[in-house]
Amino acid sequence: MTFRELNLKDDILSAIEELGYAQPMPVQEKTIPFMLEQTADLVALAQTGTGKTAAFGLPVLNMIDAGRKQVQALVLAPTRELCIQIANDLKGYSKNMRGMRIVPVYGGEDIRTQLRQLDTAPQIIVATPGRLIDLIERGKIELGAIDFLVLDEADEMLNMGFKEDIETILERTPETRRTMLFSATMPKEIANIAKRYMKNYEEITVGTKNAGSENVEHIYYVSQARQRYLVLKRIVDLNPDIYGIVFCRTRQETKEVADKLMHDGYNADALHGDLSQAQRDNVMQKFRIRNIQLLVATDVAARGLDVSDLTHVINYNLPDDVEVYTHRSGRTGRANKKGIAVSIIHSKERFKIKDIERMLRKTFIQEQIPNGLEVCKKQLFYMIDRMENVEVSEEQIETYMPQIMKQLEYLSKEELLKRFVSLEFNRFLSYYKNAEDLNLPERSERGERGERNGDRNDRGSKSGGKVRLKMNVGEREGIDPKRFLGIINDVTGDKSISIGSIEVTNKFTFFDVFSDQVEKVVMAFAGETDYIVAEAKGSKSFEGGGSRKPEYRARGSYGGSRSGGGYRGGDRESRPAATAGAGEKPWRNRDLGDRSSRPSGGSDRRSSSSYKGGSSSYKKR
Ligand SMILES: Nc1ncnc2c1ncn2[C@@H]1O[C@H](COP(=O)(O)OP(=O)(O)OP(=O)(O)O)[C@@H](O)[C@H]1O
Repeated sequence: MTFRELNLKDDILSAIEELGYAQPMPVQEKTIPFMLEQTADLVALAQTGTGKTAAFGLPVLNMIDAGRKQVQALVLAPTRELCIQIANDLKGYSKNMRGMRIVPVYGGEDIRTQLRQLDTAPQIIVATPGRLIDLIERGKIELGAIDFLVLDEADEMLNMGFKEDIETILERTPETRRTMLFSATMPKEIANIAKRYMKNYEEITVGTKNAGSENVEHIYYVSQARQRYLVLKRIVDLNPDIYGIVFCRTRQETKEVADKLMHDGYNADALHGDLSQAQRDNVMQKFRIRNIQLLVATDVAARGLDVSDLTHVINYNLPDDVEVYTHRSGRTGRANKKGIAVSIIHSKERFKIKDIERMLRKTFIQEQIPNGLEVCKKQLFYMIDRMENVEVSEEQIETYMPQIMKQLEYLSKEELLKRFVSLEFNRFLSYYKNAEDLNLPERSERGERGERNGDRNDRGSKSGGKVRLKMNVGEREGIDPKRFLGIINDVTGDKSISIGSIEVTNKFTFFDVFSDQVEKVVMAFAGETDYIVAEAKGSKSFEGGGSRKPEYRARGSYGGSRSGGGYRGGDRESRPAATAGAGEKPWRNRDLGDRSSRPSGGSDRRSSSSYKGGSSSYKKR
């Protein structure tokens, strides 16, 4: 289907073509004809990042009369950031429509600026509820001629205590208006709003109700709660190209984590409600242009944000509500791109992962927290990668070349490389030299699960209808969850087998299988000589293979190394003091990621194996 077939006006079609929208996304395909052809209200539910803004924006723009200087459509959204984002999107879609004016009004900004913009007689207002009421009471906004009312992220507006405000606003709009409600999740409150404020409404659901984005894979790390911050740093260091949001529960925690990250030299900043509007705008602006690599945010501040190409969403803490998890993880994997949602949990939170898995209908993969060596390797190859691809400004460097050549002529190529690499890499190595293992000790982890099931004799082997199995290969054979799932696939050839949480230790891989599928798995491996699978009995030694001893034959299927992304430069760690001379060579700092002038993203971001490589295919077997 094309946008043209949806009967949109030419000046809208030309604008979306310029924006690069080749064809409508599924929610748009359904809502646009409905809005243009029917008269009922609408509740539209679609996964995060699937184009809901255009799904209401395009038909509303299509139906508004740009020649009529009255407010004809009102979009309500919970936060200022979202208001600005939606207004900008609508301005983009209507940029070829003469006379169409869209004005965002939200709290925290000097009201006079907004009053001036309102003087331009907009047809569409995008507003946060509080400021809108203020402007209505001042007689600056009149909603009596509204034809369309859109409630975006309505559940969040309710969570934020805007219920009364919304009701006041609704009372100011005519009965004849058409109301549209858009959300990624359908909590009870949304259903209640729909019942209460909508007359005859159609519910359009794209995908599975309440499901998470198809494009996001979910992984989690288990550690002690007090080591959360160290785990976060490891994750970030393992993904030198990371560009993401770190979600915290409270403003205070958001500030603390952002401060620590900044102190440790990461390109991070905080976004939360205690900041002034100017500060929030500034942070968002820097984040959007990738001057900030990690945005540490509260749920409220980051709700609905559409920032392109985020690689990761990190849950520093798991949220209490599954819906909140959906909205958080949906900041990545948008507009058909892939993304990774990472959660840092402690062992008693495994049940929450199960709840979220059930609700999202997704399998989460448990990964081992990388050790210092893995991080160093990743960073090293990231740096090598960058070195290989860096653009050399021949003209600039030419002047110095004779002198450089002369000074270094006694060094072999190998020596030279070693020295250049060490220049930045030494700091990393020294930081991670004695880095502790942040994973929970294997025994205590499995022990806790066994105890929860009241199954002390068979600790860790069964968990809620699932059986814990064990395979005789682990990290030392180059196994990671992705390779492991590959082996399961190859050997069983049966996609109906679901694999639950996977733990790869040095020698073994532990994994959960539903009890009624255990036999299938064990039997499939019975004829294998390289892999032995048996029920995990809680002992570290391999017991399931009867008289067979595990055989660790190297096989092409699991040999090889984990290729690493790379090295961001000397600013990644809890920064050891800069090495002598760093300040004298600004080109080096810039190229390898100086804190103040980090080439984060933008021009310097290249696709790196770091986040795509390790895990992109874990989710689906
Ligand atoms: N037809 C299309 N083709 C390509 N990209 C599109 C299309 N429609 C929307 N997009 C882009 O997809 C991204 C996500 O859209 P949008 O922000 O509307 O998602 P959403 O469904 O409202 O997400 P959330 O529930 O998280 O708020 C935006 O960057 C938007 O520009």
